Amino acid sequence: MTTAETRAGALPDLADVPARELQVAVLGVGMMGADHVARLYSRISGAQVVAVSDAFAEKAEQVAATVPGCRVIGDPLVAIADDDVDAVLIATPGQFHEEQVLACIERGKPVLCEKPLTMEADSSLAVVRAEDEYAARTGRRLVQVGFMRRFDPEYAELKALIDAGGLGEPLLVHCAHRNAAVPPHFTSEMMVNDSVVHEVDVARFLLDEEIAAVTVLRPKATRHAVAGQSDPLLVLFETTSGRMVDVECFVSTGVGYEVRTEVVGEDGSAMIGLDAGLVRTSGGSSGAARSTGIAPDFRQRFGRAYDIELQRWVDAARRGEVDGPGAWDGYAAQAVCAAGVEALRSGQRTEVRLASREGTAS
Ligand SMILES: NC(=O)c1ccc[n+]([C@@H]2O[C@H](COP(=O)([O-])OP(=O)(O)OC[C@H]3O[C@@H](n4cnc5c(N)ncnc54)[C@H](O)[C@@H]3O)[C@@H](O)[C@H]2O)c1
Ligand SMILES: O[C@H]1[C@H](O)[C@@H](O)[C@H](O)[C@@H](O)[C@H]1O
Repeated sequence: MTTAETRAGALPDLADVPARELQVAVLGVGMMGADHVARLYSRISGAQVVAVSDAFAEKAEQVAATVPGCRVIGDPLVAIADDDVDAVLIATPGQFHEEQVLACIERGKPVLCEKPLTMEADSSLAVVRAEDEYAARTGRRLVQVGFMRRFDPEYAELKALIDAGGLGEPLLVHCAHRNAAVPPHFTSEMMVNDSVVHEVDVARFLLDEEIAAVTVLRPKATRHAVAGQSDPLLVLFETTSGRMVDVECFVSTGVGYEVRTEVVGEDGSAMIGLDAGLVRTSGGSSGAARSTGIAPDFRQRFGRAYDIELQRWVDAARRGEVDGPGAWDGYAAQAVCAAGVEALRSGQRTEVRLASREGTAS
């Protein structure tokens, strides 16, 4: 397919892609983007980083220099449109995701977008609808959202245990999300949108149902909290069938990156995140926790999850498929976070407003 045909609105044929390695452009090469470039270059097969784009040209040059044959393209939209780019990984700040993901859909290019899909539920829904429209024409989906925990071996094991009925009906989920520290601009709203959003996806993934309401409590704040921030927060999700998920979100612990999830079912419970593998207590037996080593941040704790996430994204994109959380998952998470921010401000239990999923298969 020529550039002219693509610009004229014809759709690129992804069936052409598998013959060669997936040519990837990475947009935003700060902490996550640079990490993903290194990962794609050194640990992921079937892909090549052919272009990077960053608002800071110097940073883009530095990162491009680490990958043979990688070009810097100043304008991210030009990178998306480039004929040599088959697929796009977006690791720019969240406020740029909407425009960049929509441009990928318009060009028919598979995209892995770091969370959040977009900054508001409405704009995430617009992405869902744009992808639906593309899928109706082509039979293909394009959007994956960077909820990497679904690829973490411990979360995958926990999900498999639940799905196999190993805990009976899951009734409760307890989550802890602790960061050592956050930058000074990190507000309580950002704790919901940037941090709790991972627990929203975990809850939806493990329980396989939507979240219907959110309540946010503000316990006494740590003296280490960023000025004006309520840290920690306690967040409660209620699912549509009445199951409950509590989340401790504490982003200035000074300790390290601690992410724990415990699922309590009718016939047992299981916990992950102790650096001891999955610890299961059911039928009177309890796994013994080894002494724990706490990761400093998400790049260590979820390094393996990012590897698996990217390898599966590359493999699926080469087949013209999406094999991970899609646009709907990104939208649903934003809708819950919007209710969460409302609940944080009002102190009231807040219902989640979710659009109809009709016609959306992702
Ligand atoms: N999945 C995870 O665990 C995880 C962890 C951290 C961050 N994230 C997400 O990854 C994304 C990036 O976060 P980060 O921590 O790497 O941020 P960062 O600030 O370190 O990097 C962002 C980069 O994007 C560049 N940039 C800004 N505007 C741009 C634009 N319009 N076009 C191109 N480049 C632009 C900046 O210069 C910077 O280099 C965010 O969406 C964040 O929520 C996900
Ligand atoms: O953007 C980051 C990232 O998503 C991490 O995974 C999370 O633990 C942090 O709290 C958040 O600030």
